[in-house]
Amino acid sequence: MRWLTAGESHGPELIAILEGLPAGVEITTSELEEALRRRRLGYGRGARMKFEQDELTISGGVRHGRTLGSPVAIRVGNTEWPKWEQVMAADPVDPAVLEGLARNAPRSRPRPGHADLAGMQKYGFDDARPVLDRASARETAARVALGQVAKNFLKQALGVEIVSHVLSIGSAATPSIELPTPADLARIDDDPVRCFDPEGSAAMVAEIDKAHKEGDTLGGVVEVVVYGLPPGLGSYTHWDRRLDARLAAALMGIQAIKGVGVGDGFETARRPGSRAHDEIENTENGVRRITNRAGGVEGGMTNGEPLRVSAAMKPISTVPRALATIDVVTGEAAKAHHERSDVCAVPAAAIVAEAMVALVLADAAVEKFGGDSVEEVARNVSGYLSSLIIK
Ligand SMILES: Cc1cc2nc3c(=O)[nH]c(=O)nc-3n(C[C@H](O)[C@H](O)[C@H](O)COP(=O)(O)O)c2cc1C
Ligand SMILES: C=C(O[C@@H]1CC(C(=O)O)=C[C@@H](OP(=O)(O)O)[C@H]1O)C(=O)O
Repeated sequence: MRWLTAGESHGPELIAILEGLPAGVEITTSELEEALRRRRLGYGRGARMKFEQDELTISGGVRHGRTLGSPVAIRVGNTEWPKWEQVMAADPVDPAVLEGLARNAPRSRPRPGHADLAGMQKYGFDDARPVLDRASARETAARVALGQVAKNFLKQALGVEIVSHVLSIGSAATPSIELPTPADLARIDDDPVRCFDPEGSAAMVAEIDKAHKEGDTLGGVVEVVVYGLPPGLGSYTHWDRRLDARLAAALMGIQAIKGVGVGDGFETARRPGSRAHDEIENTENGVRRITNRAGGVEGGMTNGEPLRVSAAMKPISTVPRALATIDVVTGEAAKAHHERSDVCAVPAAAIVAEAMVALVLADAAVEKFGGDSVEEVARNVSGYLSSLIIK
């Protein structure tokens, strides 16, 4: 499977294409709209999330609510485009028209922590606008739309379900060690910070309020949990076939994600082997691990236990109490650009992480089971499971 997105944050639309998905995956515009709505939620997001709307169109690869096996193309239009058209238009606009438009002012004071400065150096711009407009996480709307298609495929062909939640924001963490299940998803979706635990949620909201008051921003850690995966997705045979490597790359590919953990992640490195691994037992329902510290992946392959991956997001780099930088035009010391921005986008990052995990798993499932239709993949999955030597 392959997937691509195009489009700028303040452009007319984002375009997303997913190629290699079997035919017969049921998908509706309203499911995609709901996925995009979930991505816009979360306490601490900026004003833009309230007034801007995603306008969704499926423009290829789906007929009568089912995928055709051809590339799925999705357009996510931006209702704010008319306000940006003169600044962003593909054709040169009369400079006299642009003059006086505040949003046209060159961004010459790069924000530490954003793509601005390195992007200007790399592509030869003296204005950060063209850099920030593509580096922006607005692009993740396109990934979330594709991720929903991948999720539907995983559910319909393999019975797989995906849950995400927030483990911490700033220094506030959930005290819960329970793993959320698909039955908890509606409650997590309703929580302002996607926290499974009410006490943890209140602490995270308070932390965001404090940062907001102090003109500061926050990051945090999210976790994605996947139920129903068969053993054997991914492989130990080569580095780039390892599922954990593929998941890590996909999660690190989300804007502002700076670390990825599989299972108990870095905590595992601090334990002795006797308390780091998951002992194996036979039950009447087949072989299983007594614990799941590995997060459902051993040797770069799923092992049949729930998959658990976490991702650490750095604080938003557009800090209201603006950080020191330079003006690249004058070379003088300056304060970094700041207008509106999110104080914290960790809950939204969890939704994006769900989408990235879904895309990687759908790819690994198509690779393992083959098949050109959902029915064929499902038959192959069932043949594989019933022929397992060790069940
Ligand atoms: C959902 C989401 C929303 C974000 N919102 C903002 C924002 O409002 N302001 C900001 O400066 N960065 C925001 N970021 C982070 C930047 O996109 C990111 O820091 C930037 O692209 C630089 O990439 P890097 O952080 O991976 O180095 C957001 C990231 C995500 C995932
Ligand atoms: C638009 C979205 O997120 C944007 C991501 C983002 C960034 O720098 O990543 C910066 C902000 O945009 P602006 O700088 O225009 O206020 C966020 O609102 C979105 O998620 O749909």
